[in-house]
Amino acid sequence: MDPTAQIFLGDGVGAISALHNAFPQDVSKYLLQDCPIGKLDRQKLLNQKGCVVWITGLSGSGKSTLACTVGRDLHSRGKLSYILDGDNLRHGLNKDLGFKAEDRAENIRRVGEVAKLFADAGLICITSLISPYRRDREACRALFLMQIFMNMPLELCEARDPKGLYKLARAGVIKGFTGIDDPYEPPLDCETERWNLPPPSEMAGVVVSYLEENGFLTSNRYLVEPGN
Ligand SMILES: Nc1ncnc2c1ncn2[C@@H]1O[C@H](COP(=O)(O)OS(=O)(=O)O)[C@@H](OP(=O)(O)O)[C@H]1O
Ligand SMILES: Nc1ncnc2c1ncn2[C@@H]1O[C@H](COP(=O)(O)OP(=O)(O)O)[C@@H](O)[C@H]1O
Repeated sequence: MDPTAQIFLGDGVGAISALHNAFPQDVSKYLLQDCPIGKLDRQKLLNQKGCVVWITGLSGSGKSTLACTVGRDLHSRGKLSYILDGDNLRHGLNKDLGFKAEDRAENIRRVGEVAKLFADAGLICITSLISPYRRDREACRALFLMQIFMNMPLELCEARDPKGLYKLARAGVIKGFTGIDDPYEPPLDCETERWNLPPPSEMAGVVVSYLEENGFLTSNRYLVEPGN
C-alpha cells in the first residue's frame, strides 16, 4: 500500500487494517476523520468562500492597520473574517517562540496551518506577520489567495516606531530585529501592486475588490481555490 495515501476513516476497515499491518507505529499519520458537513456546506451557510490573505512587511509598515481595516470593511458587508496577528499569537499559541530564524520559521508554519483551518471553516483569514524569510513564506504560499507586501521604507517604519522597538534595536537592547540586524526578504510575487503609501482605507478597498472580483464574497460561483 502507498504509505503516502490518506485514508478517510469510514472508507473501509479492510484498508485500515492492511495499513496498520504495514505501518503499525505510525498508522494514524495516514488517517483522516471524515465529516458529512464539509467546506462547501459551510461556505453556503456564510455566503462567502474561505481563503487566506497574507500580509507581510517590516514592523511598523502598517500590517495590523490594513488587516483591521479589511476586517472592518468585510464585517460591514456581512462577511466573516478573522485576523491572525503575529504579536497577539505570540501571547498564546506561539508563546514558546522567539525571533531566531528557526523560531520564526516555526511561527510561520503554525500560523499557516491555523490559517488553513480558518479558511476551511469558510472564513476570510487575514494574517499579519512580519514573515521576513522568503523560504518560510514559500512553504505555505500555495495557501495564499493574496500575498500583500507592505512595501514601506525602513526609514518610515523606524520614524513611526509606535512601540519604541527600533530605538531599542538601534541601542543594541533588542538583538536580531528585522530590518536592523536581521534580514527582511521582500516577496517576488504579490497579488497587489507596490503600495505607494496610500491611506489604509484605499489599500483595504483594493483587497476587498480583489476578493469580490474573484468570487470570494459569494458562495455560488465555481472557482479553483488555492491549496486545493
Ligand atoms: N527581534 C524582533 N524582530 C521583529 N519583531 C520583533 C522582534 N522582537 C519583538 N518583535 C515584535 O514582534 C512582532 C513580530 O512578530 P511576528 O510573529 O510577526 O514575527 S515573525 O513573522 O516571526 O518574524 C513585531 O510586531 P509588529 O510591529 O506588529 O510587526 C514586534 O512588535
Ligand atoms: N497607511 C498609513 N498611513 C499612515 N500611518 C499609518 C498607515 N498604516 C499604519 N500607520 C501607522 O503606523 C503605525 C504602525 O502601524 P501598524 O499597523 O501597527 O504596523 P505593523 O502591524 O506592521 O507593525 C501605527 O501607528 C499606525 O497608526
